[in-house]
Amino acid sequence: MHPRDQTIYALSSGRPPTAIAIVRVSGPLAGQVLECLAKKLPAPRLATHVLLFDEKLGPIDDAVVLWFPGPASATGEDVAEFHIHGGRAVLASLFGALAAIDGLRLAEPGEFTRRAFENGKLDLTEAEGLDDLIHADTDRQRRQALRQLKGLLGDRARNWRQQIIEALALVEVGIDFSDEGDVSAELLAPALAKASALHREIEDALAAQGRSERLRDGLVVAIAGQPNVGKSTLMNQLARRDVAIVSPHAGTTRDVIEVQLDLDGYPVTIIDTAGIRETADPVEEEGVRRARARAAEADLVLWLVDSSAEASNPEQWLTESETPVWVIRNKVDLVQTASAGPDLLIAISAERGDGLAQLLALLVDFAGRYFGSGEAGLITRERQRLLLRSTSDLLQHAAASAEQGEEFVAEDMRAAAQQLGRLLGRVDVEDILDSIFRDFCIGK
Ligand SMILES: Nc1nc2c(c(=O)[nH]1)N(C=O)[C@@H](CNc1ccc(C(=O)N[C@@H](CCC(=O)O)C(=O)O)cc1)CN2
Ligand SMILES: Nc1nc2c(ncn2[C@@H]2O[C@H](COP(=O)(O)OP(=O)(O)OP(=O)(O)O)[C@@H](O)[C@H]2O)c(=O)[nH]1
Ligand SMILES: [Mg+2]
Repeated sequence: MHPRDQTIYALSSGRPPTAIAIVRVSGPLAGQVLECLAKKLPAPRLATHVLLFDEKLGPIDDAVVLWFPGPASATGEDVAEFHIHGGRAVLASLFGALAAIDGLRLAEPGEFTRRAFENGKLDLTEAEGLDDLIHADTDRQRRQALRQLKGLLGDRARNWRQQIIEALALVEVGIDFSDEGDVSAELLAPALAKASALHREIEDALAAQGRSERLRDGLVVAIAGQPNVGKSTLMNQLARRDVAIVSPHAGTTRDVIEVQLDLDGYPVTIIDTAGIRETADPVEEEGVRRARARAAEADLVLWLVDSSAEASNPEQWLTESETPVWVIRNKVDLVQTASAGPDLLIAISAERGDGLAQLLALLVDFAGRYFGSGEAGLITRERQRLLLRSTSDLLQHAAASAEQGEEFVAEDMRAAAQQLGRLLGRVDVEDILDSIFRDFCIGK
């Protein structure tokens, strides 16, 4: 039997133990599995309370089951769902019963979604949106992913592709009438006008794309500075928990420590780094090397200085990079007059909390500019951007090709439509699909 025709099953909910666990089964045997373990097929799409019982194993669990006969199911195949108590032994017992049924096997990561895709329930951009939705940590990421799952990009791309195919049809009819120059020219002109209008539309989408790819990845803010200035103290304040060791001993932090923050819906990773100085200690030296490297790669550096000591100059200590650097004066509680110098952004006390609200507001403001405002995000991945870029370029090229002949125009248009086909997953080689679905969760 081809692996595609096998019936697959997986735990679709979190790591046990959980209050309830959902085990999904998809494929031709899903109905038989239900009949076998729940004694009879429940009414379609209605939650049904049953005792799961296996001939050999005896009772498995007091459960709720659902039956979605295909093709009106999430995968397009027959689907059975077992909502069971999420204990390890309960799961092991149900999995044991499922594994013993001939023709059933565990699903690969993303295999349910892949089947939904192959059965036309989702296009590739929608599948990508689904993966992003599962991994969304913040509200803005969730909204962006949900829009893509609901076909915002896919519908646009389908519409563009349809229009290109219509324009292509005109050119091809023109080619058939090429002995009658007038007719063919009359057909070519509107086709080229359509191509150029579409080119502009896709350019607009590419330009308005803003920072949606960034929203997927998040913003990285590195806290850097000389030893003992209070970097780890600030890190703990921003994280609201003790993630980093704080001590009066200079050179405390060695490894890079990361925390994920939800800053007003923006995904932000804050990293705490080793204090940067010349040192003879090889372990600390490695910490300093990492601190410099991570600060150079970050999207923003918070360079902390100690108010009670002479302020260090970040340029002297950081590796040169494009990363913006904010100089922040810490430990203002130790000095009488906390005058902010020209290049000092704000003064804070990481220990007492002074100025932290102001710093957070500045960070939210920075994130707003970094991610771009509004909900325009149509293109969320490099894959999508590159395919739209080449579609747009081919449409532009079609106009230039008119001088060489209609066949060349048709060729450009055909290639443009094919790029959109790739975007939607209609035209593609197996290994690209493999690489996309491999990153999904098991049970999805
Ligand atoms: N229990 C459970 N909850 C879940 C899912 C699931 O599979 N099971 N989902 C899984 O991802 C998500 C919901 N998505 C779903 C998508 C399509 C269909 C479905 O049955 N579609 C049919 C029928 C049309 C309809 O009425 O929705 C279809 O598309 O033909 C169900 C759930 C989130 N919650
Ligand atoms: N008075 C005062 N002390 C602070 C403040 N912030 C941090 N400290 C103290 O400064 C010392 C160093 O703090 P850390 O947060 O460990 O400094 P660090 O920059 O991470 O140091 P390294 O990891 O060694 O580079 C600790 O004793 C903190 O309690 C502050 O705002 N005011
Ligand atoms: Mg530290």
